[in-house]
Amino acid sequence: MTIELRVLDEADWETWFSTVSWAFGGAFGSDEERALWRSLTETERSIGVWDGDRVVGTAGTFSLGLSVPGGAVVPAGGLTMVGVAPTHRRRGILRRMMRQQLDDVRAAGEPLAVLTASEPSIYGRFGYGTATWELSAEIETRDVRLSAPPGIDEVEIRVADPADVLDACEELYARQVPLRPGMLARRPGWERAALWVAPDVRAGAAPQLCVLAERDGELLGYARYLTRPSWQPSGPDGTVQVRDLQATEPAGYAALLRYLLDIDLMSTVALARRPVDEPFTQLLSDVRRCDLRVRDGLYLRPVEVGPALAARRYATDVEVVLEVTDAFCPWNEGRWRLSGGPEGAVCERTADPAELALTVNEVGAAYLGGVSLSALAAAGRVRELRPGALGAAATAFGSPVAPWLSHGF
Ligand SMILES: CC(=O)SCCNC(=O)CCNC(=O)[C@H](O)C(C)(C)COP(=O)(O)OP(=O)(O)OC[C@H]1O[C@@H](n2cnc3c(N)ncnc32)[C@H](O)[C@@H]1OP(=O)(O)O
Repeated sequence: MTIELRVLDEADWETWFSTVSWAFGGAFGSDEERALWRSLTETERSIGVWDGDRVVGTAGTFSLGLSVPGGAVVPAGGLTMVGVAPTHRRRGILRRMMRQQLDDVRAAGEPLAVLTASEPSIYGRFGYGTATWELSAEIETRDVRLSAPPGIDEVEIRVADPADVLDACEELYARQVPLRPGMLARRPGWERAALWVAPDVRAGAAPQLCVLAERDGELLGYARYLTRPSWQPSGPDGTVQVRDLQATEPAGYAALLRYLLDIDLMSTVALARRPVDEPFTQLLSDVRRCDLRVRDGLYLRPVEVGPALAARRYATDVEVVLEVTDAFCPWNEGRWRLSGGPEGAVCERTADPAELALTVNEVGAAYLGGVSLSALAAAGRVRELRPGALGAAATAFGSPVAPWLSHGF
């Protein structure tokens, strides 16, 4: 039996995707979903692992642009559709695909690799760190009050078919990308993924709608949502499921939230995958009625440590020598001098004594400014070798807004 790893041929896509679906327990079954993923797959960046005429391993890479602190959009290889056939697990197929994929990302000149994980325990061994965290909430609407910020009553609310207002929403989304690290610049075609609602989410719900917040014809924000009615002996108990929410200013945000909280016959507003600094936590009278939960979001791996650290900006001036360990991509190993600040950064190899020691996983976790180097040090994952180096670097790496991956891939 020969296991062979090959670049995906367009003609093999259906067979290849059947293995993706199988590996994910039969998900992605509908024709509509297959068509969506087919249109987005970059076949020349996708890997199929073959055992004879069967595809037993799959991995794709998307050519993404990731917003980083300071507002630059940095090329990033987005790992996706990773699967190994249940018949072929735990024989090193994933490891082989990860080797190939990270070499490909490096050859493409992308300093970063990113992914969202089906299970958090898989990707640390390949150098990924958890770079963003996300909030979910189930707001019990009858038990909370909204503090309306000034200007909310000048905002007009309009509800539309999401497809009819897509261009305006995409334009607003694009303006948000440089303002928040972790957001993805949407490439052509990805707006279809933004509108996509999986069949299991659609079941029992009304069609997705888009609510727009406008003032004098200017779009201030939008939310896409579904309503899921439910009738209980005690009365109506429906849920509003918010799929996306973007706003450029507080009055627009609060007007959207007020609309969503006030929909008749609904008692819960459910939000998932939101930034951890989402404004509703500051606007509602009782956060304990919101069932807040935090979980891991985007995993990030610096593929080229020097260019990656030079691509972002820093909250304060920083001058630090990092000693980086990287078993899976050894070209990153060694000492790097980072000289950075709010205007830009340089990161080059140095023979100077190290001031902080960490693995590439910690560089990835801290990269977007959402995980503090101090918190990593408290967990024993960063070592301070020069007193004072940790506090200064932790402040410089921080981001004033929480990094957030706004949609999956
Ligand atoms: C970015 C994404 O697409 S995330 C989606 C990932 N895919 C899935 O979850 C689909 C279901 N699962 C699978 O298809 C497979 O089990 C995979 C892809 C997770 C693993 O594939 P395998 O070929 O079995 O992994 P492989 O044998 O190369 O193992 C590599 C290492 O990862 C570890 N590992 C593999 N799967 C898991 C897991 N689910 N949880 C924790 N560790 C794991 C192995 O123990 C091994 O560890 P080692 O480095 O200490 O030896």
